[in-house]
Amino acid sequence: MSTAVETASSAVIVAIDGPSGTGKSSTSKAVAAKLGLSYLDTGAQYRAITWWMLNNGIDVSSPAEIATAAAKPVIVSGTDPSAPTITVDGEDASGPIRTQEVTSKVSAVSAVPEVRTIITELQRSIAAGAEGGIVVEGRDIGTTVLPDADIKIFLTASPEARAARRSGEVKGSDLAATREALIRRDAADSGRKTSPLAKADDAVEVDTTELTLQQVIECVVTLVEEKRTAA
Ligand SMILES: Nc1ncnc2c1ncn2[C@@H]1O[C@H](COP(=O)(O)OP(=O)(O)O)[C@@H](O)[C@H]1O
Ligand SMILES: Nc1ccn([C@H]2C[C@H](O)[C@@H](COP(=O)(O)OP(=O)(O)O)O2)c(=O)n1
Repeated sequence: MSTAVETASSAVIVAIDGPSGTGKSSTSKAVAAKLGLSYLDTGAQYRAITWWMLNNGIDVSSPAEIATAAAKPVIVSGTDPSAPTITVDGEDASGPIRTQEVTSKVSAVSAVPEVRTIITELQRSIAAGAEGGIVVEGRDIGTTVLPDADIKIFLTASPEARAARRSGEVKGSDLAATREALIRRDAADSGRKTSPLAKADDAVEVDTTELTLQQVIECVVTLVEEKRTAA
């Protein structure tokens, strides 16, 4: 499988990775909007395939069943950072992919190599088609999907900060339970054999624990602009 993604020479490719709640989605959307780039949420694609499996009677505790079904759903991602979209077989999946049921199953589905091969190819073709450049966020973008990205950022934050951010989004959620679920998902995503959650050797690590979202956005915009000026 070729990993090289050819885009127009002026097109910048930004890879933003990190665990849940570090600010990948909010930062990536804002940076893309500010710099006029496209935006791709790869976690939404893994959530979408998981949602399809759950809706279609696939036993998600069986890697073999998941592998056999992996090529069936048609997943389409819209890459406008001000209105990102995701459909599965033509149906809007943006709401249902955020349910607790999908969140609790997505690590198991995304660990299956056949799923990763299909979704990785889709991600590379979207990046290659983004003529003005793109910000791609996920877990393995800098290491596996786009190893030649112009800029790689790895966002981190303490589990406490991440759990507080996540539970702030859901009214009445239990902070301790959210923290435990995050830590479990981190372990599954970092521990899988095929392209685990990991910082690329050449990624810039940004610890967002003590930073506001605005500060993180400014930091990433500066890094991208410095890179563009140097190129
Ligand atoms: N630096 C930050 N400080 C405070 N809250 C933040 C920060 N970054 C993101 N958030 C908030 O935390 C939540 C999770 O952020 P999100 O961008 O979805 O993270 P990720 O994509 O890494 O899971 C969102 O509600 C977001 O507004
Ligand atoms: N590039 C990626 C992106 C996400 N995944 C998997 C692992 C993650 O736990 C799930 C969901 O990712 P998502 O970014 O939506 O998760 P959060 O919203 O940050 O909680 O998908 C992956 O394996 N590889």
